[in-house]
This record gives sequence, structure tokens and C-alpha cells, in this order.
Amino acid sequence: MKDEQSISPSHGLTRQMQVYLQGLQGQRPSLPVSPDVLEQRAVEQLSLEASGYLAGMDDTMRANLEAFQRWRIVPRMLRDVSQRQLSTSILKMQLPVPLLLAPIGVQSIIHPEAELAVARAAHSTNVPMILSTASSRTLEEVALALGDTQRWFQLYWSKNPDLNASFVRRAEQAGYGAIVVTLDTLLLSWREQDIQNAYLPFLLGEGLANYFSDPVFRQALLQPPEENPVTAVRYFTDIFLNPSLTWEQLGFLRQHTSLPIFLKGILHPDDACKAIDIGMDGIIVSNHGGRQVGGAIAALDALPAIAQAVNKQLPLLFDSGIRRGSDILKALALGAQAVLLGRPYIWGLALEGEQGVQTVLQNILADLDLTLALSGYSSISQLDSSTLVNAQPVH
Ligand SMILES: Cc1cc2nc3c(=O)[nH]c(=O)nc-3n(C[C@H](O)[C@H](O)[C@H](O)COP(=O)(O)O)c2cc1C
Ligand SMILES: CCCCC(=O)C(=O)O
Repeated sequence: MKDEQSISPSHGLTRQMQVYLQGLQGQRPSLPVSPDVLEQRAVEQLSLEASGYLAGMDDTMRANLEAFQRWRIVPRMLRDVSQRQLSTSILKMQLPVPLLLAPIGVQSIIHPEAELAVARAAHSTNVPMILSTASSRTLEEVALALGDTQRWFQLYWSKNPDLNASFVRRAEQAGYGAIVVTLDTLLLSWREQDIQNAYLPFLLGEGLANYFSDPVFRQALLQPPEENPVTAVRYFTDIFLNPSLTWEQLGFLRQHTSLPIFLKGILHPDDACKAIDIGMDGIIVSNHGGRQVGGAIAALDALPAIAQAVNKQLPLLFDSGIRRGSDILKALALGAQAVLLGRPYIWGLALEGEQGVQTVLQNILADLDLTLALSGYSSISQLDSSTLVNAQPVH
């Protein structure tokens, strides 16, 4: 019987063969397969300002990548891995693969088609997309490009409660299936490269499509953003920073939506327990790709203790540092049910638009499928802490 939700049992093999066969016709993949080379090529393509913004901060990002290196997979042999199951369900949502596109704002600085190109690639690969509040295209336009592909909406909780409620209402109407509240960006961090470049895309009006199109936002202005963009941007900066937000206020969201609510940016087990106590539906362990707290714990290092504290009481997702199939496998083994992919799809977008995003997704899923099989597992549900050893580097 064919399981509609599973990707082809030989997705990895099929993709690998497709690439080798094209090679026989003298064609090499145009997009770099190695994530490091992909990043390097994308950086060469982008302006100094855009690549600096995309990179964010170095220190915590490096820690994220190093944490993955410390965990090693211990492969098991001869366990019939001819059929592989990569699907999972989160609350009532069936995910064909344990991967979603992380919310990444202001994609117009990367590619002119921005979130629309990403949405089309999400649609063709059937990978769910989480759209940022700070997107360059409106959530309605992106929903149209996604068609029937699953989508969640990431909410930046501004100081204007009516605007927050309006965003959630619009997301519901446009078919978004969950709200992801990002907790770690109530202020913007000290980003050395952006400060050196004196660059913040929002001040140029980029990434504000959802704000400028919102009736509540527009009502707060004397003139519409099209007539007076400077005042509109100033109003955005007035309400965006919201460091006084507390756990108590999350109840407001519960009253305004029946959608599941995920909290993104959890790094401490006690905060995970708080999320459960106040009735949230899911948690995303993340340090925002190392972009917010310099010197922060690597997100992967935070995962095991949070998984233990949560004890499967609610879905646990993970991001920050996923670069290849083995990284996904490691995060799942340490307790995540699914992961979010961040910068790698943006590097694909920078180089080849929609096609680039699609290629990055197909590659990482092929890599995951093959790594799962070669490690001796026929289903992601079999992964657990016994899949890995923690190998500290020898100095
Ligand atoms: C350029 C950029 C913009 C981002 N914008 C948002 C955003 O608008 N909302 C959000 O919740 N996270 C945002 N993030 C964080 C991502 O959702 C995700 O946590 C992070 O990219 C994961 O790390 P990775 O890039 O190492 O995979 C952004 C990340 C980058 C690189
Ligand atoms: C206004 C900040 C939104 C973008 C963001 O989250 C990031 O740059 O990390």
C-alpha cells in the first residue's frame, strides 16, 4: 500500500542517479552541492550590505555548527532499509518530510521575486513554509503562490495589540495553519556587520509589506505609506521593538485565534515548561540562527534538556545550524520532531531564484534519505539518543 504522505521510498537514490546521469551528458549541477561552497557563492553574488545582513553574527553561529560536529551517528548494519518513512505529524498536520522553511524576513534584498519564488519552490517540493511578519510580499500574495501547500505565519509581537490581532486574523483568512510567535527578537541585537555598513533594510521600507497593507497599521497613520513612506517606516520602528512583553500577555493571542500557537526561540527547559503551563501548542528550540544573543548556547546543545523537560507533552521543533541531511537526523535523534531550514534556502534563492530554492530542498532531502538508510533506519520515528554518541573533540 502506498502511503500518500511518504516521499518516494528511494528519493535519495533517484536524485543521486538523476545527477550522475546528467553528468554523463556533460552537465554538472549548476548550484553548489556543498553548503559551504553554496554560501560562499551566494555571498559573492550579493551586495556587501545584503550578505552582511544575512550572515548576522559570527560567534553564536559558529557555536551552532560546532555543536553538530560533536554529535556523531553510530550506523547500524543489515536492517532492511529498502523502504523509508520520512513523514511525521505535528498536531493534526501531516508533514511529508520533517522539514519546514524557517521564517526569514525581507527577502527582497536577496532576490526580486523574494518570498514568491520561495513559495513556488515550497509548493513544488511540498515542503511547508513559515512566512515572516517582516516579509517583502503580503501574506495573502504568498498564500496564493503556495496554493494548497501547508503554511504557518510567524508573528512579531508589536506594541500595537490591534495590529497583532489583525495579522492573526489575516493569516487565518489566508489559510495559514499555525501561528509562530518569535520571542527572541523583541530588540535587534548588536550586529557588527550591519552597524559597520550602517544598514538596516527596514529603514529603507524593505520587508514591510504586511504592515503597509494592514488596515490597522494604515489607520494609525495620517497619510498612507504610498504617500508618506518615511512616516510609515517611523511608525513601524516605534511599534516593532517590544522588550516589555511578558508571558502573561500570550493569553491575548489565545483569545484571538483558534490556530495552534508555537513559541520560537526557546533555549531553557524552564521556559519550555512555562510554554506548556500557559497552554501553548508547540515549541521551536532556536537561537535565531545565532543572530540575536552573541555568546549564546548553541541551539543543538539546548535541545536534549528541553526534550527531556517537555517529555513529548507537545511538539518540539528545532532550528539554527541545519546544513545537511545528517544535521536533520541528529536533531531528530536528540528529540525534535521536525526542523526548520534557514539560510541554505536563501543561498539557493540568491543564486537561482525559485529553481535554486527547489534544488537546495531536493538535495538536503536526498541527503537525509540516504543518511537515514545508511545509518540503518527505515523510519525517522526509530531515531533516538542511542543513534548518536557525543564525541568531544580531542585538543
Ligand atoms: C536574514 C534572516 C532573516 C530572518 N528573519 C526572521 C524573521 O523574520 N522571523 C523569525 O522568526 N526568524 C527570522 N530569522 C531566523 C530564522 O527563522 C531561523 O531561526 C534561522 O535562520 C535558523 O538558523 P540557520 O539559518 O542557521 O538555519 C531570520 C534569519 C535570517 C538569516
Ligand atoms: C525586524 C527583524 C526581523 C528580521 C529578523 O528576524 C532578523 O534579521 O533576524
